[in-house]
Amino acid sequence: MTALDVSDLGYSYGAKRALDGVSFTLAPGRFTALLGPNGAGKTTLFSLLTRLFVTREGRITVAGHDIAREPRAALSKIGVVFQQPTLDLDMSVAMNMRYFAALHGISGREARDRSERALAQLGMAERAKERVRDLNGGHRRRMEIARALIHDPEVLLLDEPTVGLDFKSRQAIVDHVHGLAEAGLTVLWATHLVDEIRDEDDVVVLHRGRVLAHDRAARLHAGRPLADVFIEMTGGAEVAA
Ligand SMILES: Nc1ncnc2c1ncn2[C@@H]1O[C@H](COP(=O)(O)OP(=O)(O)OP(=O)(O)O)[C@@H](O)[C@H]1O
Repeated sequence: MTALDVSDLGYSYGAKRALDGVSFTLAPGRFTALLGPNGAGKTTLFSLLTRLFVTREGRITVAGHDIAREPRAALSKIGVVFQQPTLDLDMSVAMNMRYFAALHGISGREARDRSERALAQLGMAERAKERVRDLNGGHRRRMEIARALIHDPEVLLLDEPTVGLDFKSRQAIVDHVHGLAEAGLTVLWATHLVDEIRDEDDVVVLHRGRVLAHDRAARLHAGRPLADVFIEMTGGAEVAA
C-alpha cells in the first residue's frame, strides 16, 4: 500500500490557478522533498492534504483512506508541522505535548509515555520541563515536530519547517527528520532550500501549480549542483542553495 497518493489534484483561488493536475505517490518510509520556489503551490497542497481546504478536483488517499470519504481515518494517519509556529509559549514542553495528546483522545500514562518517546526521537527528552518561551527557535521547531508524532502517524507533513533558523539548527532538524524516515515514517518536506535534500531522497518538483519532476535526488541532479538543475527546470525562478 502507498502511504500517500495524490491524484490529479486541482485548486483555484477565484481566477488564480494554484494547483493543476498534481499527481504523485509516496512509498512508506521515504523522505520526499517537495521542492518549489515561492508561489509554487506548496502551502496550498498542504492545506488540501490536511483538509483545511477541500476541492472537487482530484483525490487524496492516506494509508488507503480517501480523505474526502473517510476524513477521520485519513487524518489520523497524518502528522503536520505548519509553516507558522502554533506553540503555547507559557506552557512547558511536556504540557504542550500532553495538551496535544488530549486533542487526539490520548491521556494519562499513555500520553506521558508517547510524549517522552516523541521528544526522545527529536533529541528533546531533557527539555521536557522547560518553558517553551525559554527554548531557542531550533528547539521550538523540534518540539513541534515531536508533537506532530504524538498520535503515531504514518505520514509526516512539514511545510518549510526551517524558515528563519540558523544553519546549525536547520541541519539538526534535517538530520532528525531523515532519521525518522529511516525508522519507517513517510515524510513530505516542503522547501525551497536545496541544501536540505540528500542524494538518496525523493524529490517532487512543483512549479506554478504543476509537478515538473518526481525522482531520486541523485538521478535528478546527475552530478551537477542541484540548484542549477532547479533553476533550469523552473525557468530561472529563485531556488536557494
Ligand atoms: N488566498 C489567496 N488568494 C489568491 N491567491 C492565492 C492565495 N493564496 C495563495 N495564492 C496564490 O496561489 C499560488 C500558490 O501559493 P502557495 O502559497 O500555495 O505557494 P507556496 O509554494 O507555498 O509559496 P510560499 O513558499 O511563498 O509560501 C501563488 O501564486 C499565490 O500567490
